[in-house]
Amino acid sequence: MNLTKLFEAQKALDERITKEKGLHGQDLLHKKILAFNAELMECANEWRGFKYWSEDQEPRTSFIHECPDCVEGSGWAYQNVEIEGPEGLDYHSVGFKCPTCKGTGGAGETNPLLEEYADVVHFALSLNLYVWNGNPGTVNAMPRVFDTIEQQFIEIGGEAYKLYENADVFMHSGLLLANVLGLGQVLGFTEDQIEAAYFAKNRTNHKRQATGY
Ligand SMILES: O=c1ccn([C@H]2C[C@H](O)[C@@H](COP(=O)(O)OP(=O)(O)OP(=O)(O)O)O2)c(=O)[nH]1
Repeated sequence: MNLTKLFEAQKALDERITKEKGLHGQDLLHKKILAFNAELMECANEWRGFKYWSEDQEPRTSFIHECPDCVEGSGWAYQNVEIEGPEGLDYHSVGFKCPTCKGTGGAGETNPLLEEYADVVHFALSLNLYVWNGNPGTVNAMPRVFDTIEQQFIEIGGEAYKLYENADVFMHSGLLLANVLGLGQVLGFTEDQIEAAYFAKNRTNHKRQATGY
């Protein structure tokens, strides 16, 4: 994985957010750790494999979006038309194949697990940059994998807690990133998938800043 490219993109995004939200000089460590943990747990929730009480432990890797322009994803849209009849003007609702989705009812597929993982990668990089004072200190991080996916999530949280404790933050920020890369691997994502999802969300994050999110 070309972490240098990802770090550059993350640095540009973080600097933009800091500037546009007027955060320069503020201590953001606790907020970033909490944001990281929140995204990590959202990712765990989409993975679902720890939900031993449920019949449904399948990862959420596919979500078909409903077309916004047709009725309940049916592929049909309706238009009111005026028809001149024997008793004057009459109004009818006329159905036609939805032009937006061409009658399929769908508006594309996304991968919720991968999208949440891309948010985890964002905050892992962001935390690294923060700890290393804006320098991408751990570009050589390699995926670190634990015995089970449950452990993988817990170990990642453990590294975030080390940053909160201010315990050897240079080492633990690197381990946090290594564990996050390992998570991508054990969730079954390829490097190409991860990079593509990261840059797609990075663009969305820039757009959100531009539109006053
Ligand atoms: O300093 C920052 C702050 C945020 N982000 C990114 C990480 C993540 O990709 C996104 C925040 O997560 P999300 O998109 O889930 O935002 P939210 O506000 O939690 O979403 P929602 O409004 O859906 O709850 O912003 C950064 O990269 N650097």
